[in-house]
Amino acid sequence: MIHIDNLSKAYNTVKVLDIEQLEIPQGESFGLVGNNGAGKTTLFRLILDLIKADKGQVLSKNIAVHADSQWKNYTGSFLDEGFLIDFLKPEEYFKFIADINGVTKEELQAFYNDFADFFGDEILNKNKYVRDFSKGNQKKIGIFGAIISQPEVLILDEPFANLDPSSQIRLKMLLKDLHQKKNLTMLISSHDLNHIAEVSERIVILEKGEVVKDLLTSDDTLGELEGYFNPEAAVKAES
Ligand SMILES: Nc1ncnc2c1ncn2[C@@H]1O[C@H](COP(=O)(O)OP(=O)(O)OP(=O)(O)O)[C@@H](O)[C@H]1O
Repeated sequence: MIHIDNLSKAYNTVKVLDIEQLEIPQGESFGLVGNNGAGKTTLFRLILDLIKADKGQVLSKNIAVHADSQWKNYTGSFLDEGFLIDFLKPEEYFKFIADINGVTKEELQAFYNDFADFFGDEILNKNKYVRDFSKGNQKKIGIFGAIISQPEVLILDEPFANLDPSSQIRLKMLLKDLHQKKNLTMLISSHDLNHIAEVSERIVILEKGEVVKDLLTSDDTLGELEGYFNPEAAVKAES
């Protein structure tokens, strides 16, 4: 579905991403982890053609994303607040996205019902502009905006960050449900190893822009990730 081919990106001559080959098949829930500055957002930005690669390309359904914008018809994403429209109210923003994607009023209402618990009483009918919501609630608005178009591919950068614990749990359930029912291809980055292990079938660890581990999720994955990011604690636990 998504194929990374010999992709590299540098800023001021410092290489921040360098991936030879990476294939994300259709329907896979793909988790991306790595320390601050590892290159996770850069990879997502390249996949979404928001920045230009120095070398290589990203193919979506075998077509280079920088050469043809077909992928936009089936890809939903939320990386940061830059994806939002500050001067709209959430309902206006959602309707705008629904309209450009041909989503009916009824379909949008059905989505509101699915997301009622996730939104709580915080998002809808608040008569407030997107810019005036808290960081966590802006994140909820962005995630919902990415899903409204009923995409085949969903890309979310740190979706659990800034959410309260109940919302994190609800989001996990929503993502797992979407993945199972709609055979969604999901690319999600996170610093929360528990959450990412729970929602991903496969987890890739990036370090200094390179893939250093590529794991199929199993009962051992969380321990393996914790061991990778905190090797001293893992050794202590064993002794
Ligand atoms: N526009 C830019 N100009 C210069 N350097 C940049 C730019 N964008 C990203 N970088 C650098 O590229 C590297 C990778 O950044 P990136 O945001 O992809 O990391 P990340 O894994 O998403 O980090 P985090 O977990 O902190 O969000 C970092 O060293 C960052 O400073």
